[in-house]
Amino acid sequence: MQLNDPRLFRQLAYIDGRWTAGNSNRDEAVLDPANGETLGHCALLDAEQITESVTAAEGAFDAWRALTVDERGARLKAWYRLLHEHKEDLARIMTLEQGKPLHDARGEIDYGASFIEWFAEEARRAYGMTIPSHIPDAMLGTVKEPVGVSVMFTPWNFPLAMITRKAGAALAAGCPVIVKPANETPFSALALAELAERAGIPAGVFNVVTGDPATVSEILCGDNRVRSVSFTGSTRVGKLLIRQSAGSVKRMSLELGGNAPFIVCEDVDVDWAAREAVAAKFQTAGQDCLAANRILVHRRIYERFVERFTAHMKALKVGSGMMEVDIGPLIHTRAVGMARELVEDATSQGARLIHGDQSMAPGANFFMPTLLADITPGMKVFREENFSPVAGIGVFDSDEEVVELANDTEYGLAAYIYSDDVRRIWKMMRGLDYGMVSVNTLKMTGAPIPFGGIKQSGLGREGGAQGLEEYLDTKYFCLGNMPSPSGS
Ligand SMILES: NC(=O)c1ccc[n+]([C@@H]2O[C@H](COP(=O)([O-])OP(=O)(O)OC[C@H]3O[C@@H](n4cnc5c(N)ncnc54)[C@H](O)[C@@H]3O)[C@@H](O)[C@H]2O)c1
Ligand SMILES: N[C@@H](CC=O)C(=O)O
Repeated sequence: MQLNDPRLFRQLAYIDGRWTAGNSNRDEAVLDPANGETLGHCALLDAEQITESVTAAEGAFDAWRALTVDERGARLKAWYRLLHEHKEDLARIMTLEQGKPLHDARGEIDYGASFIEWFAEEARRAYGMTIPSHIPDAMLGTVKEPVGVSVMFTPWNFPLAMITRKAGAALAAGCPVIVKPANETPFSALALAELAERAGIPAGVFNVVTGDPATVSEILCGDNRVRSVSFTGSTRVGKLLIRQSAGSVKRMSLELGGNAPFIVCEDVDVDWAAREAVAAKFQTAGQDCLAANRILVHRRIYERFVERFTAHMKALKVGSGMMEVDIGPLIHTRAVGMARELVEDATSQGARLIHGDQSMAPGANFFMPTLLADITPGMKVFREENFSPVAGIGVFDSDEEVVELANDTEYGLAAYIYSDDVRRIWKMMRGLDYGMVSVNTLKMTGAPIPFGGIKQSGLGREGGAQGLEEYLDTKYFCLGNMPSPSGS
């Protein structure tokens, strides 16, 4: 891999400050999704090595938590600056392993770095409280304590920001971290470890383990010393991690699948809303938990919306993320098969295939942007998180009907409303069973906001003051026999 700083391309795991090969040199190839070529290899650690990462993190905990919040913050800010200094290399690594266009990868480095800086600051406000006492001559209150060794399983669609959103909070709170990146995209995580070391984050505090996901999760979730598990990925795997962690009752933070409705009311500028919907649908080639999964449009503007949506999506350029494109490859060929299935299922049930000629795809992992109109709740494209560049548009007649349609899913991550009517917006926003509702804008995320879902989209929040709380325990204290001139 051609980088300005070749030491950022690491192929070994990082445990206790040491670059670690798999025992017997076991490893696995990592492929460039744009062309199927091998980019490098990552170590397949065995059970003993994965357990060593917990021992290392546990060993580093006391010294890390004992630092002042400013001392931890100084190291985190050095890490943040290094991410910016090496942005071009990090973006190149990300595009090569994930496939997203280089300009999107650069955006993710900025986004990912912002969590580190933000939590370095926010940890200063991890306040406890005093409580007016109901017990004579007692002093009551709370202090915050770091939860302890924190494990993070992160996905391939955002190989860097999903790590920093979790690890920034945990490290700032005083917790040591073990990251298990997706096997498809380990190199961004390992580059982060290289930069963490340069930033002065001590050995054992930030570890990256690589290996078979099922083995790693079984060991880490089953280890009593691990006190918190955070995961971003599918609801199926999230449920598995809950089951694996139940025996030791760990803190769980889960950012799982979504099935985002994108509601377009009849009072908006149709062309603008269609442009926004195209951007909301095709970000990260549709492989995004915030992607507009079901675009629901009022009947009065429906046909015009479909026409404008088609016009805007036709302008999207598809190709290798290293070129000037809007949409890169999907992560693997299996994902292409899943996209094809969605289209077949919907058209067999009466959806109109408006656009999407797969003979134009520039490679085996590419799927051309596709539009299905007239989607209905019985279709997979309506019910499942589709994670592909297949857009589905359906029609509605009233505000009540669209809220009911939008809520008819086990998911509850993000929803979009496009309307000019403030009362209608307020009523819909309150009625939507989602953790996040974005009104007349696509841009809703960022370090200061509580990102997360309800129902089967997850548990807990990432980012914001709430994101720090995920890594803090509240300890109540009662100091008895403390006479004072005031009663409580
Ligand atoms: N919410 C998100 O950001 C997000 C990210 C990635 C994938 N997904 C979901 O995953 C679906 C398709 O992706 P996939 O085929 O890679 O899905 P998957 O469920 O097989 O895997 C998702 C991720 O979980 C990891 N994983 C798998 N088994 C694991 C285990 N036992 N322990 C720990 N981690 C494990 C994988 O390494 C991968 O990174 C999508 O439809 C989407 O719902 C969601
Ligand atoms: N797009 C999300 C990540 C989920 O896929 C984000 O903005 O954080």
